[in-house]
Amino acid sequence: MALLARILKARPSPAAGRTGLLGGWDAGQPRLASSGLSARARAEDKGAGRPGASQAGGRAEGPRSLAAMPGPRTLANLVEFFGKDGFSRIHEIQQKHTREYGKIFKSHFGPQFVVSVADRDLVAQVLRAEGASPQRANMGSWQEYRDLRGRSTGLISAEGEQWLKMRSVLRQRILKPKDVAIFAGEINQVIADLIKRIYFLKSQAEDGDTVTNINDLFFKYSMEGVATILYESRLGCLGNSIPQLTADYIEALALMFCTFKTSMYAGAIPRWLRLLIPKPWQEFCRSWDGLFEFSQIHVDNKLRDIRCQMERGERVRGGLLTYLFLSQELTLEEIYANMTEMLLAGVDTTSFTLSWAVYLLARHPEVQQALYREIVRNLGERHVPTAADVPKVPLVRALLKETLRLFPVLPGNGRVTQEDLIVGGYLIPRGTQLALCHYATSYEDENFPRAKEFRPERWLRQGNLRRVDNFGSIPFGYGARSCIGRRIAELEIHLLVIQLLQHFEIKTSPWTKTVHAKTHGLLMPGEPIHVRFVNRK
Ligand code: HEM
Repeated sequence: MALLARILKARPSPAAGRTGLLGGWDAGQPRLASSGLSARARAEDKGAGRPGASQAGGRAEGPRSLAAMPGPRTLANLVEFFGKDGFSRIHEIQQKHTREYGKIFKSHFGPQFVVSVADRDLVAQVLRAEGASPQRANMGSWQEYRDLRGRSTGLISAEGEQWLKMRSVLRQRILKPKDVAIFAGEINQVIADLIKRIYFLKSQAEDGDTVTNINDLFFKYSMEGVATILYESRLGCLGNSIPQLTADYIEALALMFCTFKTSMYAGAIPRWLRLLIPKPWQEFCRSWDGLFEFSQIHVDNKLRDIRCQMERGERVRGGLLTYLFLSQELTLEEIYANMTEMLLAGVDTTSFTLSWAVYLLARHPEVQQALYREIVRNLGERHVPTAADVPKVPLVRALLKETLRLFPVLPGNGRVTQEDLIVGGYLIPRGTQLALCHYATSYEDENFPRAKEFRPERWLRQGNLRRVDNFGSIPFGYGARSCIGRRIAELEIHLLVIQLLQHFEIKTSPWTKTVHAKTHGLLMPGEPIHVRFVNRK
């Protein structure tokens, strides 16, 4: 292996600017290195051929400096993002820049400096070499909000020891498939409500089948599903009227994403300028207030229930939240923060993926038919699946992988280098923000033959061959800092797809348009998707 060399130790950590929900490729405010130089200045200052650096990509003359790295000009980039609304096309710009500048290139966003890596093997090398507590992005504005309100960081925003502690507590309960299998019963109850809701919506439709805006339907399902696991209680999202508290939360969540751009500007705007341009920062704080408040109410409700049970001398049993209370490994503030950040991370991600999966099934009846046949053959027409049933229908898993390859919710992920690295022949100084361009690598034919085509079967194991792994598509990230909710999301999606197909044949309707992806914080369907759910019997 070894495109990657560890060179210098124990240097102060500068970091690039604030980034999006989980890092990646946004504009923001740089943190200055203790040297007083920005990561960009430090990065470009460093000359080629640092003594002791190991060779990258077999080049004999030693690593090149970042000054030699190609990339779009700062002004062109600013015009692209701020003038031409590039923030809603981050995925396309990733591909465009990869075509124009190659698989590793640099970009400047004003003071911020980002090195983008759009090569499957280089991404693999960066991620495989990372240390015990990787840093995804500079979460400066998230931290600032938490300091302002006396709140704790959660798993997304925490770093170093604090992150390690919380990760090691949470990973014991939700990281492995067997840990989350116990939630299948609760998820199936939410699915039963969703299916009821679909029958209701169909009954309201002119043609008796079309459900308009499945995006909204799956948003409610995902919110109900993940909250059932996190708070051990139901929210009522799938009823005819949504409880006010939940409606308020949805508004705060929408604000977080709708004001995504402005909240990015909030990070990009120096503090002193907030007096003149206060709105972005105010909205950023307002949406966090709403998200924290919602979580706190649900956490407190559960805590009250548990106290009552204890007072009555009953044995307390429960899920994740109960475990967190009883084990006392996290403080109450840390529990609030983690519940808030996990809910934030677990709703839109799952719901966008479901919308795309159902859209793709409607557009590809032959795939849907194969999937349905496999379900009926291996599970039956009406058997309510458990987690143990999922491996019996490998095409369902393949569908999810292929959906996330074509529409990775996070089109790019991020890492801040914790050591000087040599990547693709360039010396990348410690503290540089890397953007790992999953969207671009997912659409490379050399990584996935006929990459533009929807072909779930590409993910099936052939005979005894080993697992089909591919760093070209890692929608849940990789390694110590990978998505901790992955198994929850998979369970919610696998169980739902099986039951949807047991009940309905999903078809396009005259209203089903070609839907394009748009990056709005996350990669999402650019418009509402309408499909027909035709009863199987
Ligand atoms: C289809 C659904 C989902 C996708 C595609 C997704 C994707 C991701 C990605 C790409 C990351 C960054 C990983 C990395 O940096 O290597 C991440 C992190 C994270 N995700 Fe997910 N996610 C999904 C669902 C969920 C759910 C349901 C939850 C919570 C129940 C969740 C909670 C988190 C958290 C807390 C982190 C931060 C982990 C850390 O920094 O230690 N995600 N997710």
